[in-house]
Amino acid sequence: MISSRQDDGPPTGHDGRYEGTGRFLRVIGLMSGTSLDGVDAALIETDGVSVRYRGAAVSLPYEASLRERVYALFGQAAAFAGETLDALPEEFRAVERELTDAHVRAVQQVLKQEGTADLVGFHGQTLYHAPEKGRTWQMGDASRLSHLTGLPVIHDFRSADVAAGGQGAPLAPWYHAACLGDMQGPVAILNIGGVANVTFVGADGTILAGDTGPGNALLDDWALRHTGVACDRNGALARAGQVDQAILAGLMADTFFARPLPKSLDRQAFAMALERVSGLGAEDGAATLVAFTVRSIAQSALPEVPRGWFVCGGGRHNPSIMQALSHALPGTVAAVEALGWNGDMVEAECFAFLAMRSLRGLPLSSPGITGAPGFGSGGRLSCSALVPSSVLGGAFTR
Ligand SMILES: Nc1ncnc2c1ncn2[C@@H]1O[C@H](COP(=O)(O)OP(=O)(O)OP(=O)(O)O)[C@@H](O)[C@H]1O
Ligand SMILES: CC(=O)N[C@H]1[C@@H]2OC[C@@H](O2)[C@@H](O)[C@@H]1O[C@H](C)C(=O)O
Repeated sequence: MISSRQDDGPPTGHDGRYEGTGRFLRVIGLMSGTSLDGVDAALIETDGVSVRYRGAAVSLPYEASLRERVYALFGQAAAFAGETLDALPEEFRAVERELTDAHVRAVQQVLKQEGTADLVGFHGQTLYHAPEKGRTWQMGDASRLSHLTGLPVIHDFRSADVAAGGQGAPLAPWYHAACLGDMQGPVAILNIGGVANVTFVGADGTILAGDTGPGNALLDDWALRHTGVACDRNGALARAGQVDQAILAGLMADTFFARPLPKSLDRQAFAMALERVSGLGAEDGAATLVAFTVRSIAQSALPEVPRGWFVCGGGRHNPSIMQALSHALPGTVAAVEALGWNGDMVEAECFAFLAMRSLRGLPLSSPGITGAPGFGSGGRLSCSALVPSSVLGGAFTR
């Protein structure tokens, strides 16, 4: 378990070597996930291998109008993936500015509580993810963020992995594994955000990871359509409904579920599920979408049966999802708070951790996590501010 400050002995890297340097930076991680609910920001002190301090954390919800504008870009994103900022239609550039400024406000709020930081890890808003086409797009203007916060920014965490033949996602397993420390496997960490992903750590420490299928995104879209609120708050709709087993079986027949881990998904990959349930009432549709999320997690082929499943991300706040998971999975199912983690901030903390790994050239890619053919680093540095050499000096030492 990692607590606020700790010294649990030397953490090890992917190949078992100690990679820590004792040079810890104060890094703010920023995550705006596929749920489109807003920006999470968290400061940690890390050397990219372990965490010695967890500080302020804030969540800034998106305005409904920004959420709608980002949503509208999903449909057009494929056509513009890979274009430079200048070549994008004005609406993309305007949304990018607004998104970036929401992230600037999140950094400022953390700085107000923490006083100082050295570095920012900026995930950006995923608009499009198609590793098989060599494309993944996290929208956000790192140079503007750096200029407006006065901090160096690491961004574009996924492209190098995709270019190397990996899935570009998930990346959180690096952080999950670091936080699990010496905890004996087999154990699984489940993140239920817009999309759901699993990190499996075996009895021998082997890490295997991947996206399992939809998380909350379909349910959010369904709830918005039926109730005007973009979330089935506390699972109320799903609890009152019946699962349509025929529709569920049809959804589970998709070839994605037969593929082994590692694998990854675009948020909109299963948007057709909303059409499949469109003839159902609000409650039955919600129950069927919850069952889709849970069945796809239960069917993700892991090499051993985990003795515990620990859940982070917004899905753990939905009792309909958590109850269905407890029925469907062997072993204990609990929120990651049982491990002493903050389940709402794991991803924001993760992108602070990965920013430090990137700065140090440590791997973000691995065969078991992203399906890349080897281990490689990733992320890009954008620095529109003058910063002390104690922060970036190491990055430029030859
Ligand atoms: N009380 C609640 N009841 C039901 N669902 C909830 C509740 N609180 C949060 N959620 C769900 O959690 C979602 C937000 O989860 P989270 O912040 O983990 O998503 P994210 O960071 O966008 O995801 P991703 O992991 O895909 O990047 C909301 O959209 C909603 O579906
Ligand atoms: C392309 C992309 O943004 N993927 C996200 C998404 O949200 C959950 C799941 O799909 C995961 O693969 C990933 O995010 C987390 C933070 C990850 O990389 O581990």
